[in-house]
Amino acid sequence: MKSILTDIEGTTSSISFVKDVLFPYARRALPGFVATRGKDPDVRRWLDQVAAETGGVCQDEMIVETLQGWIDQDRKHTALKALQGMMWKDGYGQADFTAHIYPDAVEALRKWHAAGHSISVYSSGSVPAQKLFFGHSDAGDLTGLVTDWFDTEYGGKREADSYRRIVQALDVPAAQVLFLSDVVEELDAARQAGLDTVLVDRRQDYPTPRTGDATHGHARVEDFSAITP
Ligand SMILES: CSCCC(=O)C(=O)COP(=O)(O)O
Ligand SMILES: [Mg+2]
Repeated sequence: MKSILTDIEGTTSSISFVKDVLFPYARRALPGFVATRGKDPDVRRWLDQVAAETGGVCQDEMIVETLQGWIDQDRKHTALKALQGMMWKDGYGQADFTAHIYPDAVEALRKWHAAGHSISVYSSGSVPAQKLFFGHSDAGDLTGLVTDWFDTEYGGKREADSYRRIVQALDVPAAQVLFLSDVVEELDAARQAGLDTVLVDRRQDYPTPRTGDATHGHARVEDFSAITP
């Protein structure tokens, strides 16, 4: 029985929701968030990490500007991702938005869960952000479908060792895990670690189909209905 490991942005959910709703929300919220929560140790530890890594950026205003720049560049930095998750908590809590999830993904995840497949998530978004995302999705609370959550604390998504660590945590043979992603470099890394892979190539997110050499030899589908784990 295959274990499913899925990416979020571009795979279960649209890239546009993340780029056009979540990221701008966090960008706008950052100055007020740092001003009001900056002394909270759970927040401070990440701000201090940003300051240390950017050498000389020590005033909170400068840290905010650095983080806003990282949002604009779509940096997958663990500190940024942790802070974004904390800010999105308010947005979900106030019902400012719900998280986009493709209906075909909801249907497949429900079907696979009912059939006994274990389902895990691996995203650059922090684990708390992933839980908020699935907990406040367009289709309601889907957290009950997911047994394990992995973020960049396990390593970058384009590094084979990250998948080796995840498989160890799942305690199943690598070949028993099916990784779903919209990014071929992530699939390459997962395949290198021995996982089975599927490229999710959605027209809404990628107007030009990625076929032939562009798939890097990974199985390719246009939505979850075509996946048979
Ligand atoms: C689950 S939080 C929102 C997504 C996010 O911040 C992100 O960077 C998405 O990266 P992914 O690895 O899911 O493509
Ligand atoms: Mg993705």
